[in-house]
Amino acid sequence: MRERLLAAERVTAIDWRKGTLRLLDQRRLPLEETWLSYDSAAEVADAIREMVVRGAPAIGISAAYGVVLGLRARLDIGGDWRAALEEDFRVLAESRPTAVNLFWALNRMRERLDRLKPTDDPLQVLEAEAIAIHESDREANLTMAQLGVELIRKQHSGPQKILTHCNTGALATGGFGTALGVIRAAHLEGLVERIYADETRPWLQGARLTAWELANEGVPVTLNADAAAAHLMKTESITWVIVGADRITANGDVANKIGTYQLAVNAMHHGVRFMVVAPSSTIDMSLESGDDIPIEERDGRELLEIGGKRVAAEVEAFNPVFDVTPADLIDAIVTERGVVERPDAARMAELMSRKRLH
Ligand SMILES: CSC[C@@H](O)[C@@H](O)C(=O)COP(=O)(O)O
Repeated sequence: MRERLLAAERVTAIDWRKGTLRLLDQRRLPLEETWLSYDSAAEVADAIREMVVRGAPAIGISAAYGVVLGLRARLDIGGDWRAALEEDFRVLAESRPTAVNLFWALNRMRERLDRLKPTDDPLQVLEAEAIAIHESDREANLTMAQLGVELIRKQHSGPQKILTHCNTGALATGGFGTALGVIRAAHLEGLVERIYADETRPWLQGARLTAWELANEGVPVTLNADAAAAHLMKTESITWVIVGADRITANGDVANKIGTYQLAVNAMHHGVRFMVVAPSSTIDMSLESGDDIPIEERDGRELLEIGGKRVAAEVEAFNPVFDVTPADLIDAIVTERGVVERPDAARMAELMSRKRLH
């Protein structure tokens, strides 16, 4: 299946070439395909904050390249470049709080920096580390896609109706996706009758990005309002909800795009299976439960306005952009280390003791 999956890979959102970082501006998709170039860590941090690039793994990969850009600038200036680089780590770490992949990638870059030998070329070594982070995410996507398909096959043989939320595809990762990677692979294996894509208010990642990625590849996809999900589960014989994650804690709780929690509650009520797909860079074993995850709250104007124009009454808005699904509502967490069914603390610890499967 690996070869067929690789052949189906088309979209990419992060392009590192000859020391230049280019990001596909996801705020403009699908109407415009605009690539923006970045020269500094601070610019990359802004791109993450402003959602030019989004999706947990893509944020981590971009931050790693951000460190490389920062290092190059600090080396050019000379002096105590290591101390100066701390500012770049700080600015990148403050770009968005919830997706742990950001901090995971920054830690990996820092650890590599700490292991430099006096004879090493720092720029060459850190660039190689950022590329390795990017490449390993791509590999993880391939492994998870295969494991996710096996999981669907264990329950169902023919084409299924599957619901997904937000965007977890090529635009959100270094490969072709986490949840959307499983969905793509399931389509190639004849296991998809139709994908229902939640529009995902207020940034419309489902309407703009997921629908675009799937339609481009000929996967049958129908867009629905977020509020239609329970009705769809009741009336359309949906068998799976498949979503990604921004942070998974030691007990198996999952932070993901706002609206995921209500999908899990509804899935449980309707007997629909609930699969979370995420690389182990999304797992934060330092946090005991989802209660400890910092949930990003964005500007209320994202709800009060549409296209920069006020549409809401003169009230204040509450705009948390992630929520936490408790582990006991989750049937399976699929990672590149393997699958955990009915996650709990012991099973998560056992998963993290396994090696990556690629
Ligand atoms: C493979 S992406 C997994 C998650 O990052 C995704 O589901 C999500 O919530 C993205 O949120 P976003 O605010 O668009 O960065």
